[in-house]
Amino acid sequence: MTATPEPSTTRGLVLASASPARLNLLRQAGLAPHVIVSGFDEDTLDHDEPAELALALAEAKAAVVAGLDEAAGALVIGCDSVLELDGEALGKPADAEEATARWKAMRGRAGVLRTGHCVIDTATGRQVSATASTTVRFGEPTDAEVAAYVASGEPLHVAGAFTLDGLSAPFIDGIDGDHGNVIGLSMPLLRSLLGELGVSITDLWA
Ligand SMILES: Nc1nc2c(ncn2[C@H]2C[C@H](O)[C@@H](COP(=O)(O)OP(=O)(O)OP(=O)(O)O)O2)c(=O)[nH]1
Repeated sequence: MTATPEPSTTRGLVLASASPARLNLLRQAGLAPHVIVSGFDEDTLDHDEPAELALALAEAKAAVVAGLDEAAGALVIGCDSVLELDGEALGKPADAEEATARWKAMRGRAGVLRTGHCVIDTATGRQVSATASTTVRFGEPTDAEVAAYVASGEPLHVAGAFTLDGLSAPFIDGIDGDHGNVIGLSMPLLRSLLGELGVSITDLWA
């Protein structure tokens, strides 16, 4: 007699982000989220404190997707990353000129990468959110190296105009804190937020 299979306990998981970096971080950790891009206009929110801005944007992105029928019953994750330098929240640079100016301002200094995280359990309506922070110590690329990096186009697509795991890796001297948080999503923070919702991250392994 064959045993009746246990009903799957795997909850639906939705990543409310267009970020390939975030999707990769989740997949590398054994999760297989559906991606539903929020399309939220980030210019509609403003907060003096970078950490608060990142949190508010993460909550707004998660809320847009959690309201969609296709996310019904799922756990929805929203994130937003900004680099805090001199008290300013720096997202993606507008153009090559801004990316160049950013690097000339941040090289040889330290900034804080703030990533807001929000998880909404659409089955219960419960929402948890928090911001994780990682100090990033920038190296001192030469003007020629900055020009070559900007010409690659990469800095235009990432918050803070740099990547820890991409072309600008040689220009990052070190970090203090979670590395995934710099890339776009802190897995230890996600585990903690899911725990607040009564969900073990291991139950979400694909
Ligand atoms: N691979 C990589 N990507 C990074 C790094 N730092 C920032 N990023 C990327 C991750 C996100 O795609 C982007 C941060 O911008 P946002 O938080 O606004 O997310 P994005 O606009 O990409 O998508 P979303 O608004 O969530 O749909 O920058 C890094 O060190 N490595």
